[in-house]
Amino acid sequence: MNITFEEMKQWDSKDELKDFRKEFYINENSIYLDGNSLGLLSKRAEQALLDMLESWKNLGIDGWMKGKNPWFYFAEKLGELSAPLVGARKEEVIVTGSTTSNLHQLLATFYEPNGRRTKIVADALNFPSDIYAIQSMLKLKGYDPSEHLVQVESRDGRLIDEQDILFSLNEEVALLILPTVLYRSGQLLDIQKITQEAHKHGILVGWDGCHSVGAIAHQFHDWEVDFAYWCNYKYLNAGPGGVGALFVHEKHFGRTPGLTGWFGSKKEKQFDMEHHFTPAETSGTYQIGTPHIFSMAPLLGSLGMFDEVGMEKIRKKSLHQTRILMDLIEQELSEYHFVIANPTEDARRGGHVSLEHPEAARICKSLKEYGVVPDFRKPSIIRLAPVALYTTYEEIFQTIEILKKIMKEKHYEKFSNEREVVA
Ligand SMILES: Cc1ncc(COP(=O)(O)O)c(C=O)c1O
Ligand SMILES: Nc1c(O)cccc1C(=O)C[C@H](N)C(=O)O
Repeated sequence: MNITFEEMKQWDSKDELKDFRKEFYINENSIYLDGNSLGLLSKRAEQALLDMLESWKNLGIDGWMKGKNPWFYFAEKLGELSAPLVGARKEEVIVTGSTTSNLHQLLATFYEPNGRRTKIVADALNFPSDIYAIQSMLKLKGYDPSEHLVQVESRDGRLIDEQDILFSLNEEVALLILPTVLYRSGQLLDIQKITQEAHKHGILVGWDGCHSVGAIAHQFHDWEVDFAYWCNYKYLNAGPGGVGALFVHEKHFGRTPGLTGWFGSKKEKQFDMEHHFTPAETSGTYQIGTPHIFSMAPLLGSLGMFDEVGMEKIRKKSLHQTRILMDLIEQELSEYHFVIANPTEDARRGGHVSLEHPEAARICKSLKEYGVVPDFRKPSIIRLAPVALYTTYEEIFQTIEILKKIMKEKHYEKFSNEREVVA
């Protein structure tokens, strides 16, 4: 089996999503494989932002209740449009906050230490911001994180063994917080199974969906996930600092949020300005202050595309593209000591390929000089993310050709093997 450029061209011509690429601002002199960190701008997202500026221009304060998308209901509207991506009821999702601030909110709400049940289990490979949030919540509640945060270790520094997660669950654990897809190795955890097992021990489960929402379909409602939170600026292309989202299962509706603010009020009550908080009866209650309308607007345009395509086709193409990328790595780069760090089975990998190499930091710099945009994660990972809505098969082939040239000519040696400030 030898993968050829001709074959790539054929895949591109047969690609049922190919027209979506035309909707994005693509630099044709560059190959963008960093959509798992910051997705590209689409014309629809741009237009949605311009429309919001128009509302402000023409309506002033009346923009809250008038115009194409009244600001007062915008977070709920975006929540409803996001719900199919994660398999949620429309009231279960709200677009608000950031990944980290939403985790703070959800911990403040769902971490209820009681008797011996005081611990939070997380994994040792999660994104640092999640761990900082857990540590700070434990401290706020008077618990020492070194005792009450249990981090499931990795056996190989890349992956987390699901059995090890399950072994860590017992009657001392109040909450389990995990990423759906690990940000470095791209490992996809079995969300349904882990959630079910945790529930058997009376543990609530929260999922960080940053590296899966928009790349992989979920069924958070049916899987009885207690809560989840994610950003919209990666696979969902809502722009730098784009507002994030959270899911709370409807079985938990009626709880008072740990952190309250007037935008979490029942809509009809909010402007009564009472000093008694009347919570919204949906996930909308987890909002705190005034929504960041201009940082939410691009998501509206972007979600239109996801609605047209559906997650199934996106995941299918993503799996196919990452499979071809892995096959090409094996075919073309076998002599250069790369290790594919992500699990290779479809059911266990996310949307990016994770390539390990001792010279990773400078290989990334070299790729960028040749117009390929990957990213680097310490200590030695190159992440390559083909994005179903805009990456072509030709680009995948060209990336590997460029990488081969860099390795053959040792082009990377002209750079230092250290990360950039923003890697
Ligand atoms: C898995 C994961 N969790 C948390 C974060 C932090 O997100 P934010 O900076 O939007 O709070 C990120 C990305 O930055 C991430 O990838
Ligand atoms: N959130 C980011 C940022 O503000 C600047 C640069 C990158 C990011 C990222 O999203 C990094 C990303 N979460 C990661 O998986 O590493």
